Amino acid sequence: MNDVSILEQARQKLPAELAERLQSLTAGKERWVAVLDVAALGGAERDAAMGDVRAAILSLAGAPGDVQIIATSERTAPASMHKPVMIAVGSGKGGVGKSTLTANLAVALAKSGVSVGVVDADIYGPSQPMLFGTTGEKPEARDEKLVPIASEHGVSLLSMGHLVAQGKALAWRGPMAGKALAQLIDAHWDADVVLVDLPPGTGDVQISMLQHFRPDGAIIVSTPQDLALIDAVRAGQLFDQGDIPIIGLVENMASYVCPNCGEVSDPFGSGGIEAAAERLDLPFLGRIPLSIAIRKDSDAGSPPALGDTPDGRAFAAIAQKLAAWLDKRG
Ligand SMILES: Nc1ncnc2c1ncn2[C@@H]1O[C@H](COP(=O)(O)OP(=O)(O)OP(=O)(O)O)[C@@H](O)[C@H]1O
Repeated sequence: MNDVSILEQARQKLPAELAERLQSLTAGKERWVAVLDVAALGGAERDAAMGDVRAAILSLAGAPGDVQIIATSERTAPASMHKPVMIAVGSGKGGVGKSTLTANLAVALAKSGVSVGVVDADIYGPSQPMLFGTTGEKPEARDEKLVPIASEHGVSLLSMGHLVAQGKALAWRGPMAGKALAQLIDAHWDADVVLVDLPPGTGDVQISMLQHFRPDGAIIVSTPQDLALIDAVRAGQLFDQGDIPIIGLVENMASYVCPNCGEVSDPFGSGGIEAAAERLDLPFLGRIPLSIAIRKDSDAGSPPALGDTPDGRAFAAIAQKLAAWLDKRG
């Protein structure tokens, strides 16, 4: 069954006003994801609309046991008119959790009703397809532009990993990487916000990419280790050079809570990024714990931000600060 036919079937089960509000319905492996326009509905009306849509979808033949309804408060403009707010997520060095943060911030924002896309610009190790469970899928092109892939977590996605085989782009120089990134950015985005997972570091490739796509803001992630911290500060200078507003710093792999005894320890130290933010007069957006569940869920293509767990809530808290920044920007 294709996505158009399930969308039509679901609409037929709904009153016309509600059918019109149901914007998309995507069949994922484990669950279906619906996007519902709730503009101008009060709290109770909105809950009732979401309940009716959920019931209609679950009554369809072939529906899974679970359906996620994403409420958006704006009717989606045609792709050609749409210019999403672009936010870069960078880090001074690799392996600090930049991709994990990008994916989970996107999911947490989508859960709160924002329509979100992710561009995976990390040519050294594109990991968003794995994080979103879309490995091996290829984006289609329309009018010579790519159409982002809809993941089953309510976030659409384009990755360097969709354009080149793993490891092939490693030798790219800055301008080539910038050109490839332009294809991912200048695509048929149907989202209000697009988070861009940059390659780690502060070299030529990153500078060229930033010059090409001029993000509206940047988030820098680091672990509390001193070395990573120094690198994160350097990444901050990279954005400063390009005059790109820094939305704030995030500390990843902070305190570890032992899943057996509950004891809290700080294997990489703690609080360093918050102190650095204060020193640099930058906002501190929050910390994500070092958690085995984050790694396991990420490897399994099920972003932890989907769940109402301490890990999920840590991502949601940072997403709220990002949403506040977006609101302020207007
Ligand atoms: N808070 C965390 N707790 C436990 N594991 C984590 C956490 N954050 C990230 N990881 C794990 O650390 C590894 C590196 O994370 P990730 O790929 O997000 O880093 P990155 O900075 O994007 O790396 P790269 O530079 O290679 O792209 C992954 O296996 C990921 O699952």
